Amino acid sequence: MLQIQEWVPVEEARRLILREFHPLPPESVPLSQALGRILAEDVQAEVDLPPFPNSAMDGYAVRAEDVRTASRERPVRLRVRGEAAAGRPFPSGVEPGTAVRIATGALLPSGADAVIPVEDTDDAGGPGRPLPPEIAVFRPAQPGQFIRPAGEDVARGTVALERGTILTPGALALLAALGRLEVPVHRRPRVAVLAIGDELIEPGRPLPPGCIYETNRTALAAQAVEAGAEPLLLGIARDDPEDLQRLLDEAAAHHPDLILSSAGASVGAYDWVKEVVQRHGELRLWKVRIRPGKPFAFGHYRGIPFFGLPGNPVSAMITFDQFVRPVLRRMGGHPRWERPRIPVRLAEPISSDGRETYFRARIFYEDGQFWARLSGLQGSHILSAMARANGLVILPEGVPALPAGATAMAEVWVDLQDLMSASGTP
Ligand SMILES: Nc1nc2c(c(=O)[nH]1)N[C@H]1C(S)=C(S)[C@@H](COP(=O)(O)OP(=O)(O)OC[C@H]3O[C@@H](n4cnc5c(N)ncnc54)[C@H](O)[C@@H]3O)O[C@H]1N2
Ligand code: MOO
Ligand SMILES: [Mg+2]
Repeated sequence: MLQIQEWVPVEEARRLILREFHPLPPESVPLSQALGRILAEDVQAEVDLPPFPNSAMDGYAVRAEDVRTASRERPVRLRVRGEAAAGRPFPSGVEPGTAVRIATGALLPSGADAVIPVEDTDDAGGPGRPLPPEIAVFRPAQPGQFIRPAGEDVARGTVALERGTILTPGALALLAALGRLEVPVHRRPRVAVLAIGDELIEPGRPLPPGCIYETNRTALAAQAVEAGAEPLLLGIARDDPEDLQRLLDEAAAHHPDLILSSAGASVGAYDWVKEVVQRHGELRLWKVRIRPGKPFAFGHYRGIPFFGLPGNPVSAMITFDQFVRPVLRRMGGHPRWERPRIPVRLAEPISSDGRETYFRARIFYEDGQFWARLSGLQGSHILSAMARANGLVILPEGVPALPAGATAMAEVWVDLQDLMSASGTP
């Protein structure tokens, strides 16, 4: 059995945890359910896109050679042999001295090598017009003009989308254009979320004295969804080792990819997590040099990766964000699992107790730079500051304080572009 590592720096904890996780195997999902999922395999085009040469304009398919001398003053007249509509190809070719009326997207008839837009002819355009016996062309055409060649978008046999691509609406449209119904994506991790505590009451019920509403499952399940995972909500265990084991066993019976608990992780008389997990598993890490979130634990329970998050609601969310979110994103096949950090100027001073500290902050853009102001009190029970925050400012271990005006690194949870366009103090 490996020894528990205690009082580990944040970066080292993250590294020790992340190395245990890899992208989950592919599963095939319908395109309608694939938005935001990560492509697990290269997708090869089995057809050309466009599948056939077609017109980019409503007009006439011609031989460029025939209209070489066309001008407004001396139009070239062509006999109209028929029509190519979208989905209804013209059955034969374009002979010298003739044209075929063509719609945008219609297959280019053989013999034609250019399309003249209707505006460059004496055809007035518009729906329901009978086919004219002949047209006058007012402009010459370059060979290839207004023709969309087969395979111009994606050539058959080439890789249309690479493994690791995030399936955006555009990527899904491309897959549909290739005729795909389904797409191989990394399976989404399933995360069992349980709570622990005699004081915890389900929201919606009356609150007995000394009790509070249970919030961590709501927060952690939402964070799991944001990280691309599927949460599996379990119950609330009492502050009792047998009841905690019962709920952990119930979680394990669902065969999730991870089990997450919150609370009972510290050194109190009712903090059973460490002991109970070790009955049927092991802990690799316990206590990280992070604030908030110090009592964080990581290990395995009945062979399933287990994260014992601290009970304080902000500590649970920050340790999820820093240690669980990257794991879930990596398992989901995301190419980048950690949040990028940007430099911000501090609108007020910050200080820590020596642990790497994550301040809940409002990041804003003013005078051409990003600034950060604390979003409220920084206690690990203060949910209002968490609710108002749009990011975290990080004070690394070994930097006890920074004055107002200093630069610190921050993780921003919203689009930077949005912040820049809403320039000003929040
Ligand atoms: N003597 C020491 N005491 C504490 C230490 C320490 O090092 N020495 N660490 C403190 C730190 S830091 C944290 S963080 C907390 C972590 O405590 P636990 O993980 O043991 O959690 P609990 O004691 O069970 O609960 C703490 C707090 O959080 C509330 N809570 C718990 N679960 C939920 C939930 N699902 N929804 C809402 N609120 C929840 C609980 O009511 C407590 O107020 O320990 C410090 N103590
Ligand atoms: O480090 Mo504990 O997470 O609240 O205050
Ligand atoms: Mg405790």
